[in-house]
Amino acid sequence: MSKVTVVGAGAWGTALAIQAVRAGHSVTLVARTAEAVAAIARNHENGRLPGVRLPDSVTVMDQLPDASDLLVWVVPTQHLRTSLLKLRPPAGGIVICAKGVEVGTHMLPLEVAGDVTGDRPLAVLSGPNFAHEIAAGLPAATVVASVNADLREQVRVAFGTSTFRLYGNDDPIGAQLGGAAKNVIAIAAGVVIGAGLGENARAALVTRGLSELCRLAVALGGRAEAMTGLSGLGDLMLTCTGMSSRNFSLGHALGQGRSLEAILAGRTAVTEGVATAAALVARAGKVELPICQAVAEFLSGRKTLDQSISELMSRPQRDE
Ligand SMILES: NC(=O)c1ccc[n+]([C@@H]2O[C@H](COP(=O)([O-])OP(=O)(O)OC[C@H]3O[C@@H](n4cnc5c(N)ncnc54)[C@H](O)[C@@H]3O)[C@@H](O)[C@H]2O)c1
Ligand SMILES: O=P(O)(O)OC[C@H](O)CO
Repeated sequence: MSKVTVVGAGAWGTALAIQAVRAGHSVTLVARTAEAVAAIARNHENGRLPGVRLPDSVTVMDQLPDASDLLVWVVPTQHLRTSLLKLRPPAGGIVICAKGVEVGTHMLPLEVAGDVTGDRPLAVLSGPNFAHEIAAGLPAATVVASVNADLREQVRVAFGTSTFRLYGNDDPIGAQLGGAAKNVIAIAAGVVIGAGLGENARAALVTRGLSELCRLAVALGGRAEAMTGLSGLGDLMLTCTGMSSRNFSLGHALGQGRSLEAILAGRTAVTEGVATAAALVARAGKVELPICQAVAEFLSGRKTLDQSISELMSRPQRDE
């Protein structure tokens, strides 16, 4: 049994804490505020993952415990930096679970973590994993990517059970880009379905979106194969097909004509693709990402839906 500390008591952090208990570990869940800690203690559940009882063995607190064997950071991308600066993790490996690109710096999550905490072993956990299904113990698989093989193994032991399989690889850039870009493509897929453009259009969009992911991964030092694995294609399949995805459902509402402001005002859970779209396109530089760019322009209000669709459909035709 090892001491696993999960930082970030959102839906995913709570599900991962439950999964680490299932894997036989001693688990601490770190929430952002004392009020959040008190509410979880009072209700034995986290409002961000309603209907799921948190095991009594999970210690909930608003700061890091004195000792951890593994730190797992499950804070949304745009708050990753401030949370690391606030909690100042001690030396040792960290697993980052955010899926996005930081606004302003255009850094990937592991780059943000390295920037704040210095040279240390880092890993990314990313794959097709809805928090409520993992919390319920339904079968699933994911990717742990790190250039540090010892840390990969530690993460496998921390979370692996007969219902949750972890596949390792040494391509953290590919895994992070897959996780970030699928959120943007999922918004586009939601728009397509919400606007009534049809299943053919969604299939074409997701497939061409996968091409964008492959191009981007190779250009930024990752591998195209990562994009056809769980953290690329796997997560695209999950989030581009149903309303359980916050990114897809946001796109769906946009496609039906609702405003971004109204949609965001009605939700407290993070929808990573919204901030990530423009940051990802900026990070891509000269790499062609027409779908991600169309999403960024549409979200910013610079283009209407009709303009975006017309531009995507009138691009020069070429070999696949
Ligand atoms: N929910 C899922 O099914 C799921 C699955 C895989 C990956 N992810 C990824 O995990 C990350 C977290 O998502 P989530 O679903 O748990 O989010 P959530 O919307 O459920 O909760 C967000 C959490 O972030 C915390 N937070 C907000 N601002 C903060 C700050 N400044 N400092 C510290 N914490 C802050 C909130 O208190 C809350 O606990 C995202 O990058 C998401 O893409 C989510
Ligand atoms: O609900 P979404 O769109 O944030 O997706 C959650 C996870 O990333 C799915 O793997």
